[in-house]
Amino acid sequence: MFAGVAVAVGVGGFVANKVIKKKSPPADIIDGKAIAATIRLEIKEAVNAMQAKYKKAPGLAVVIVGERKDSQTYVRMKRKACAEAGIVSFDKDMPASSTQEEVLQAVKDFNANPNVHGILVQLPLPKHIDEQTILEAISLSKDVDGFHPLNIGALAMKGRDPLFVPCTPKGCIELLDRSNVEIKGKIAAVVGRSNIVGMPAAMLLQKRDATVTIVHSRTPGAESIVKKADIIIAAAGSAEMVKGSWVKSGAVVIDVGTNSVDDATKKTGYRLVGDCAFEEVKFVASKITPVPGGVGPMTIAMLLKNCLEGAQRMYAP
Ligand SMILES: Nc1nc(=O)c2c([nH]1)NC[C@@H]1CN(c3ccc(C(=O)N[C@@H](CCC(=O)O)C(=O)O)cc3)C=[N+]21
Repeated sequence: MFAGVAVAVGVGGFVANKVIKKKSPPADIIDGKAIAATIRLEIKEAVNAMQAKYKKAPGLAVVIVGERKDSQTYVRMKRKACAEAGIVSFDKDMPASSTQEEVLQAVKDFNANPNVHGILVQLPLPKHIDEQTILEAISLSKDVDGFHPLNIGALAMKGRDPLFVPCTPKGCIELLDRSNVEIKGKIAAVVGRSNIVGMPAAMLLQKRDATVTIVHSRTPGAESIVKKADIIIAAAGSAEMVKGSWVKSGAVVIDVGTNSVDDATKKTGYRLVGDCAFEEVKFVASKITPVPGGVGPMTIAMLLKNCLEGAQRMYAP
């Protein structure tokens, strides 16, 4: 955080050694919004090429059950991103009272629809519906979220690759690659062990030859473990949990957190903060992603990419 700079100060022939505490310059900001925009243009070009060659567009089915405001916002963003890239979106909006059978039937219909190349069931589902049952019903070759246990299993196995990698961790790796951060041979810490981010992020880093430690809510001495890392992926879902003191000088920090905290000065009444204390960490890290505008936009770009790749596999295997 502070680089000690020793300078010799001469005062009328008297020389004293004085240490000036100097704050390091702030980290480079990894602009996820801009990188995602570039990727979305690349996808759009590939979609146009597919149209020209096969007279087919990729199709994404987005299933939402219930009226959660945050889920509706995310789903709207996903559908808009599809439209902009030339991906056809198939909308299925179901009431919160839908039965498990009805949701299962919606998935089966999309499995059977040859114009649908990807199926996304927005999570969380209402409590009376078993998420695992629904996710396992999605055809492996249309599992653009990468949440099917067989895709997750392949991700965990050495020498095997899943058909789809979950969008958020895939976006984290893409951010590192496009920011010229070497992964091979590095020490990495992943904070959080969720099925959709922490665990798959750790698997991906390990597949790229990083040495990975997963730190979670029951880890004794989490701070000292994270502090050894060259690359930190913060995905604990806990606002500003990773402090400046947790981060090694020069580390690269990818912040997956999207926590809303009350803020009376905003017209919405809240603001988004990450899992890192950004204002502290930015003076220690060499590169850091902001929240918002970091990993979030990449999640959507990777969803489009997975859908495109699913369609490409179907038409040009
Ligand atoms: N089946 C399924 N797949 C998902 O991928 C999935 C899901 N369910 N459920 C919810 C989470 C959350 N998620 C986000 C997507 C985009 C942003 C995003 O673009 N955030 C913007 C800010 C948006 C805002 O201002 O609210 C940003 O970080 O810049 C965030 C979070 C996908 N999820």
